[in-house]
Amino acid sequence: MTLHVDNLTLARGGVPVLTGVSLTVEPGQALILRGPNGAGKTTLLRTITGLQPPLSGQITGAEDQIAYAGHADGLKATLSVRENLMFWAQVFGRTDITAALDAYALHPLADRLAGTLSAGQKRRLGLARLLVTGRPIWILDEPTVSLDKDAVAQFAAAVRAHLGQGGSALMATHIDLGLEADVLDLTPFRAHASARAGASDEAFL
Ligand SMILES: Nc1ncnc2c1ncn2[C@@H]1O[C@H](COP(=O)(O)OP(=O)(O)OP(=O)(O)O)[C@@H](O)[C@H]1O
Repeated sequence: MTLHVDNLTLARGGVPVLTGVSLTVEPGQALILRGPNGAGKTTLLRTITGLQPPLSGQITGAEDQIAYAGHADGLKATLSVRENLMFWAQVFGRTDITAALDAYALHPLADRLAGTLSAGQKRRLGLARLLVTGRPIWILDEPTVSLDKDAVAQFAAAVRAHLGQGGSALMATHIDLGLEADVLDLTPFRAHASARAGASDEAFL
């Protein structure tokens, strides 16, 4: 499934952040969003994922296709690593979590409560969730935060394998993952500075 974003204008707190963003992500393709802090990368990813509506523009190819890993890991602290993965697999009508445990070397942690994991271990589990969804389009917001060198390599390998199976990935990241990926700099699409001042959006604080 190809993801198309056409002429999107986005707001945060009711104030335009990006205008006129268009992009396409084909099966097998990774696209990396770049831009300085506050440019609107998270807002764009949230909008494509369906967590907030755009002000205008079209998104096609996203419905029931997306697995999203945002800033929060989305874990249940009182469930074990294995139970967390089983939970998410069941949400997506699946049962096999072996590949997810393998990809992020989670077998030794499988019976630990998620709430007792370190920040990097939680992030590994949060990313492993993507593998149990069976969804083809991964939307990833700063996926490597808290990861050590080995875990970054695990993540890059998981993305590479996903692309090799016809999946795709759209991600915001400031680091070089060594992936063959296209890059979209959002700087030219930033809304005019005067339009961005003074907003707040309590629903998302
Ligand atoms: N809850 C909110 N209410 C109002 N404005 C917000 C809210 N969250 C973010 N913003 C503003 O929206 C703009 C875009 O923020 P966004 O988080 O999308 O940027 P980003 O490119 O992901 O930044 P970073 O690289 O720091 O993660 C920024 O000006 C930010 O201050």
